[in-house]
Amino acid sequence: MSTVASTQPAEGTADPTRPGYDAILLAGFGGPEGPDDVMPFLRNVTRGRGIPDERLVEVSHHYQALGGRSPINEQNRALRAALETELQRRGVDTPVLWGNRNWAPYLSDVVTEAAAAGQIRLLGLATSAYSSYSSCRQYREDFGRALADTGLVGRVRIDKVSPYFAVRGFVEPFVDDTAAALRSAAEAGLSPADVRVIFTTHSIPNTMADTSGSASLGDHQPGGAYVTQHLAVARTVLDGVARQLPETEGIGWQLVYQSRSGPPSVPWLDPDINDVIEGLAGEGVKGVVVVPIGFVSDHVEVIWDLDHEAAETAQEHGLWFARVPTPGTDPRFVAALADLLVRRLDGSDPADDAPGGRVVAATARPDFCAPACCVNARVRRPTTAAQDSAVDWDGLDVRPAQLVASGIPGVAAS
Ligand SMILES: CC1=C(CCC(=O)O)c2cc3nc(cc4[nH]c(cc5[nH]c(cc1n2)c(C)c5CCC(=O)O)c(CCC(=O)O)c4C)C(CCC(=O)O)=C3C
Ligand SMILES: [Fe+2]
Repeated sequence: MSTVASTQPAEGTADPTRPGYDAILLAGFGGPEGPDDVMPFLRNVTRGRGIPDERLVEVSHHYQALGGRSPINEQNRALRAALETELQRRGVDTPVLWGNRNWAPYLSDVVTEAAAAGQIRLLGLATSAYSSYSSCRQYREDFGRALADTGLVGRVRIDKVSPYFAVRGFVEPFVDDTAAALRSAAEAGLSPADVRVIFTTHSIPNTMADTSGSASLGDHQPGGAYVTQHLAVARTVLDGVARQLPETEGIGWQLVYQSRSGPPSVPWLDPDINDVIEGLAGEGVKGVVVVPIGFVSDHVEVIWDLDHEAAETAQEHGLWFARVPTPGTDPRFVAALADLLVRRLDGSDPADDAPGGRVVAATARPDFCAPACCVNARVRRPTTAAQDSAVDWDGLDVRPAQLVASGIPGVAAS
């Protein structure tokens, strides 16, 4: 008896709904790699979003001033490699792929290549830690589009790791680096009473904030899950800092917003970081520590809007200024993401004191987003990885059997 070698997949291996994953899909924002990429990139980002042209021209100057490129792709390449290394260290050989929403390598291309290589069960991980249309559902729409545009509906499944703002490995780097910034302030002669801690995140339209998260999880108060989650992270960071530096207990702080881009007639979350810095100078505050809890890497929104603009505002008003780094590839952050991935790969839960253990008191997010989570107020687009994703495919030329075969939840029994 001899076994005949075969190139055919084993019985059933072409079924993307089998438990388990063939690859992790790190989903990034994307950014331009050279001056000629800047305008096409900005058009990709804002397509159909009602952002005025003047704003695009203004933002293009930020990118051009930085050499026409964003560091974000390099940062995501580094995160991809670090995640794969960390998984291998744990004996997990699942590969980590990387694709972007708004620039090459595009998710659609990466998913096409993956499917050709037999990777048909993908676990998505967004470079965005919070709940809102922009920071969660839009990534699920990009997964849906990657299936729809490539004809892979029914042949590939893409799930998604839930927003991870609450895990220890995301929060701890901010704690240590905020404490370090407050120590520098003290060395510069500033007492905690002279300093304000300013937590900053991306502004989004008020309506987007109010509908962030899910009504069924109790998220829909004004500001929604987006604001609630950021406030909870800010408080957790302050508690951690006060444990290291007891003299900072009760230090003045607030949550502010940056990078607003809609027309002035549309209300977005405020106050703006620059207005706040100016106001604090008027109140006699002497220094600010800016903590960008809304972001996972030091990309253009961080290095331009904070290290250039906000720093300049502080300087103009004579304020001492420090900007804390984002987690980037901090080993604690990478370990936390690996914990969350492994939890989905083998069902194990990270211990409370593990990097991926929860430290922030806020509503836990389900693995599959709750019905109508972080709705798209403008149009219905196909999504994956929500309990009711199937309704997002209504009106598209896709048979329910294909949705079932792609593991898209919420297909009504007929
Ligand atoms: C919540 C949120 C995050 C955090 C979550 C996440 O990371 O996903 C984020 C991240 C980022 N935003 C980025 C860049 C841009 N965002 C824009 C526009 C917008 N962002 C929005 C929200 C968010 N954005 C919104 C509601 C708009 C209006 C248009 C729309 O409704 O969609 C525009 C258009 C021009 C302008 O600024 O007006 C640009 C260029 C980059 C890349 C930086 C780099 O290249 O290094 C990153 C990581
Ligand atoms: Fe943005």
